Amino acid sequence: MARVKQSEVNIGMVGHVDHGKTSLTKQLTGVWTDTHSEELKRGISIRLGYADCEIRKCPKCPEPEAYTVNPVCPRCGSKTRIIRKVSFVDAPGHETLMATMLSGASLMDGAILVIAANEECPQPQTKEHLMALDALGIKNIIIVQNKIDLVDEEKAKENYKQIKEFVKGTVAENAPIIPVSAHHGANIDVLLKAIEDFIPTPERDTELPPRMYVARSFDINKPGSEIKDLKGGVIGGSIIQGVLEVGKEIEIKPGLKVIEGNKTHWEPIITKITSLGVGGSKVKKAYPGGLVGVGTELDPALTKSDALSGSVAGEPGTLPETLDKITIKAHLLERIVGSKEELTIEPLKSNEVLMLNVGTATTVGVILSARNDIADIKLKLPICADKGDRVAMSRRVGSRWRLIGYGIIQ
Ligand SMILES: Nc1nc2c(ncn2[C@@H]2O[C@H](COP(=O)(O)OP(=O)(O)OP(=O)(O)O)[C@@H](O)[C@H]2O)c(=O)[nH]1
Repeated sequence: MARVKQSEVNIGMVGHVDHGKTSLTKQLTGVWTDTHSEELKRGISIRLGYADCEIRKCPKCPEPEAYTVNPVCPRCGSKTRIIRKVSFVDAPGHETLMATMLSGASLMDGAILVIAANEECPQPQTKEHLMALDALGIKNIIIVQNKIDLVDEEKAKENYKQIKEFVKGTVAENAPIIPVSAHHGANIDVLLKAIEDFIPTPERDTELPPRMYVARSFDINKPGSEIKDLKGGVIGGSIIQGVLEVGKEIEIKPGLKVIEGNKTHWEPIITKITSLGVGGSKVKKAYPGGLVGVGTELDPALTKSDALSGSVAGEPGTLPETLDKITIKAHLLERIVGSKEELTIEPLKSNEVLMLNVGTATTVGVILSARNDIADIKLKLPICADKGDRVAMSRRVGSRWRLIGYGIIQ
């Protein structure tokens, strides 16, 4: 089996609906990430999409023109050399899909915030996504001022000023702002250079026991699925530490719900890795970064329809505990930012219901008690998480879940 170069880093594509995340991903990778029939019909992204890109450099052209995704330099025809392979995680921008955006954010090492130049800035999910990056501790951010082809110079400058004003005092205050036309492929070289300069590959400890956040799970390999030619029940996601290897056992938690009389508990699943896929090729070992598909000995009925998404997989005996109750130290935002009218965020209250995102898991919890910034929460679906992990918290406002801040598991 040939050693396939794997993506080293996951870069989120975030921003308001229709600002051009999927178009920009396509421009950088050649992959249109909206592939499910419902997504094509509605013209919006619903699930997380992954797409790989090789950042390349021409040995002859000056910077930034030297940066390209093509094996041959479009300017001088020289053979380009690969600098880094990166994966884009395309998150949905629609306000009803914040849970998916938040599960995606847990996989991101950095992010591109896409803002359309032909609309007032900020739009509701431009703000909510930036708050989510902040809440989840994602600091390496690039701002793309997209659809630059649709505005004149004056409008572009005005929009630039609005962006600058909007990011003042946020985690993106010093982020570069790059004008781009995803549609026409304009300024992509400058963006690629910015990715190299501002979103470095995080240091990974491959000696640690392997651990993966499961983002998807499948029963069959549909044509067009990201995970090809793997057998058995397949799980897909990103490795956050260590190395997965064909032939080794893995444990998946929380696992299966077991009902005995009127009591229920969750039993971890143990299985064997039968195959591994990265970037459309089969490999013997898989490393952190990019989408990794794991073929297992599991009955595909167990992995059908994303049944195991939100789980944690890794070396048996090394995973965190499965928790059905957590205590968190809460950090609340000042205002709810995802809707047109911005509401002040009231303190957490006993008996209130929150949506919680931890890693790729989404669950609902009822607050048992809240005193100052500490809250005890009973979870409807358990999670596999460690002390110190971040939990994104959303509160129901009208008919939507709105991000209100984050908590740290105590
Ligand atoms: N003129 C112009 N149109 C663009 C550009 N980028 C995207 N569009 C158009 O804007 C619309 C939305 O683009 P998408 O890429 O689907 O937007 P998105 O942000 O991925 O949308 P969601 O994933 O559903 O949130 C499409 O009609 C694109 O063709 C651009 O640079 N210029």
